[in-house]
Amino acid sequence: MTNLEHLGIAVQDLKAATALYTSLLGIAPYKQEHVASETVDTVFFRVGGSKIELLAGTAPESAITKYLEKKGEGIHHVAFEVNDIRAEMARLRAEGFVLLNEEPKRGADNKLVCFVHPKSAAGVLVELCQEIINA
Ligand SMILES: CC[C@H](C(=O)O)C(=O)SCCNC(=O)CCNC(=O)[C@H](O)C(C)(C)COP(=O)(O)OP(=O)(O)OC[C@H]1O[C@@H](n2cnc3c(N)ncnc32)[C@H](O)[C@@H]1OP(=O)(O)O
Ligand SMILES: [Co+2]
Repeated sequence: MTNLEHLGIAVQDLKAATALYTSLLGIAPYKQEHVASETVDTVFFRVGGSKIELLAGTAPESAITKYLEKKGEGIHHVAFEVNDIRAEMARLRAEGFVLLNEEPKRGADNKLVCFVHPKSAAGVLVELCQEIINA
């Protein structure tokens, strides 16, 4: 794991939360992106070497929609950058962590991602992110 890639925050109203975090951070977001595979809309802010990812669900089956129904708005996950996501997944499996993905999948912000079950990580949903280098 090379650095804290982003902090994922689940929000009910993405437009309102984007205005709030623009005011809070004093900077504008650098991108908004829909991730169909996760049925989420995301907004990203750069904060130093890390990012804030605001997430809103776009369907009832969205993990974010379900999370909001149960827990309300707040920190949803922490994401770490890795150089080789498949090697990290193998290492974590060997160490007994429960992964939520058989294979990495395409996430937001040009990344390959996977998730570690919160039960394996002291109650924190952990995401691994590897930059997709376009050949
Ligand atoms: C990929 C695009 C983007 C990116 O950055 O690239 C994203 O980050 S997308 C983010 C949204 N997608 C995901 O979160 C995918 C992975 N998540 C899941 O597979 C589920 O949400 C899962 C398995 C974490 C929870 O599933 P579900 O809600 O159906 O199960 P439960 O509600 O029964 O939860 C089981 C257990 O886990 C606790 N829980 C659930 N969510 C979280 C969380 N975000 N952080 C910490 N703990 C969480 C929940 O409270 C249950 O615990 P219990 O003690 O039994 O109450
Ligand atoms: Co994320």
